[in-house]
Amino acid sequence: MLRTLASRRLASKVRPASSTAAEAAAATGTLLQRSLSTSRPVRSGGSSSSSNPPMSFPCIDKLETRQRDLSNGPEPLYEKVVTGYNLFRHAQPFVCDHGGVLSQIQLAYETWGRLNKDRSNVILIHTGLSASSHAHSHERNTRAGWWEAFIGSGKAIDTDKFFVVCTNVLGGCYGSTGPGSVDPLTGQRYATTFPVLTVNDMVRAQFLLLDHLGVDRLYASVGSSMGGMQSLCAAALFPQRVGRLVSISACARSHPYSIALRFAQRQALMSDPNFNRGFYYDGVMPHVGMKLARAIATVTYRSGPEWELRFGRRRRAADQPPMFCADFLIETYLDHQSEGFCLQYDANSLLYVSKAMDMFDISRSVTERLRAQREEAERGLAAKGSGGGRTVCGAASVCLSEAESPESHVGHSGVETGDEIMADLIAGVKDAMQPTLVLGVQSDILFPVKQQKEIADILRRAGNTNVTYYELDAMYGHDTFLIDKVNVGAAIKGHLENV
Ligand SMILES: CC(=O)SCCNC(=O)CCNC(=O)[C@H](O)C(C)(C)COP(=O)(O)OP(=O)(O)OC[C@H]1O[C@@H](n2cnc3c(N)ncnc32)[C@H](O)[C@@H]1OP(=O)(O)O
Ligand SMILES: N[C@@H](CCO)C(=O)O
Repeated sequence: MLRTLASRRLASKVRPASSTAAEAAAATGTLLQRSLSTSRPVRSGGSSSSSNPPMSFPCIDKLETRQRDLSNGPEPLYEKVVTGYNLFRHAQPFVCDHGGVLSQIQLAYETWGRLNKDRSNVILIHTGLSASSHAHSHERNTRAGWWEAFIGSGKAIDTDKFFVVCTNVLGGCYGSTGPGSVDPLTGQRYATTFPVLTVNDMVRAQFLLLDHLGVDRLYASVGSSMGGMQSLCAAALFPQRVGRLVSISACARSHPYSIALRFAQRQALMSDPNFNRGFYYDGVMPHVGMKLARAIATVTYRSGPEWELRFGRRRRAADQPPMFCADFLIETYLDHQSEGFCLQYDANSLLYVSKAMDMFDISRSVTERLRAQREEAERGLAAKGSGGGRTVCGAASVCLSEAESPESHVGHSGVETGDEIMADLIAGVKDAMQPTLVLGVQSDILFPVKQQKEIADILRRAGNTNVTYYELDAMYGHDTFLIDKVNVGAAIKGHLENV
């Protein structure tokens, strides 16, 4: 009888909460052993006349036996990962920067602490790529949130003082409108008919929520990774509505290196035959592609020095012959992290959100170009005379000719000098005069400290005299903001309470 993939995943997670790396590896090893004991005969490449016995491939055996009984319906398990959030519904068309239209949107959000009388104590937390609105536990969802240690009474983001709001981003898969949502016009999930999104779009959606909550001005906008991009964007787009800015391990524009790393992830994901150009919701999800994508991503989220200390060159089973499947502890770790992720997040959200990160550039010319595209699409929508239109202007090239596009020169080597790029970036943040904390981590290869310095630099050169730049010598790489509550937490608390 076929077992569901979900139940297999649950089984694989049964291990003590305090398991060490070695224990975890041993558990993974047990899985592999189990696979080995049921492994199939060699299908090709080996015969009785071979010089040597064939290699064993327990990881391939595992993939080959991974089938799913769909009799209980489609399998987007990610929809059940997060519960207990509030929903904000915006029943008007939402026109995206690249011209696509969502006829209505909803945002999942959660709150902690108390809103004060004049609504001046609101902190908006922006998430990284894959997080939900569940930053901290509460009565309706008692599971620890992704920033559990950072939020609470007396913590870095002190709920005795502040009313804290966190949303799942537009394009996400944990309650907010995203590619897995049903398009009201068709009654089908959007899949890849979902419009291309920008970080600006995500932020504009969040400010609609703030309008709904009656919050005119944030005490602070706080974000890490993509959330840092959003935070910077909020301060630049809505300068009068943001009191303080915290940007952690983010950037003012995505670097080619991080774009390359995300491109590799998307390629791995889209190569999965189950991906089916994004129309997989009624069938088997592209688990294998997602798993590979997350393995690549995990390499970019942590650091070599950390792994040297944690895992060194230790192997799962030192007395066994080498194999191509997970063998070293670092490999079983990557396998574990990516296995855990592949059913907990929607593949299409990964594509849309990571693309929005790639496209992020706070330069004035880019922001103006996006605004022009959006306004063009809004005019098209108004001309249609109804809120039901879907894609007025699906791609930038359709809306504006190359010659009209202020961004068209960016990235064409030799056309723009470094000084011009800087001037454009500085112009992009010219209104962001809020007291600002920019925090970077020296071991971060995805958003290196050079990019953190760039954020601080453009803000200062734009005239912001209250920019604190803080560089952490932590070993956890990009994900330090999720782990190092002592140092990251202290920097945030200091900025929120002492400036
Ligand atoms: C806010 C945002 O932007 S994203 C939201 C948060 N992100 C996530 O939850 C994504 C997945 N999780 C992670 O990336 C990490 O767990 C973090 C960053 C949240 C925390 O990092 P750490 O505390 O260092 O945990 P670590 O990376 O060691 O992961 C622990 C897991 O790896 C397992 N593990 C550790 N070493 C090994 C190994 N050698 N082999 C196999 N498994 C291993 C542990 O058993 C544990 O498993 P479990 O989570 O199933 O209990
Ligand atoms: N590891 C985090 C940060 C990525 O930018 C995530 O998965 O969202």
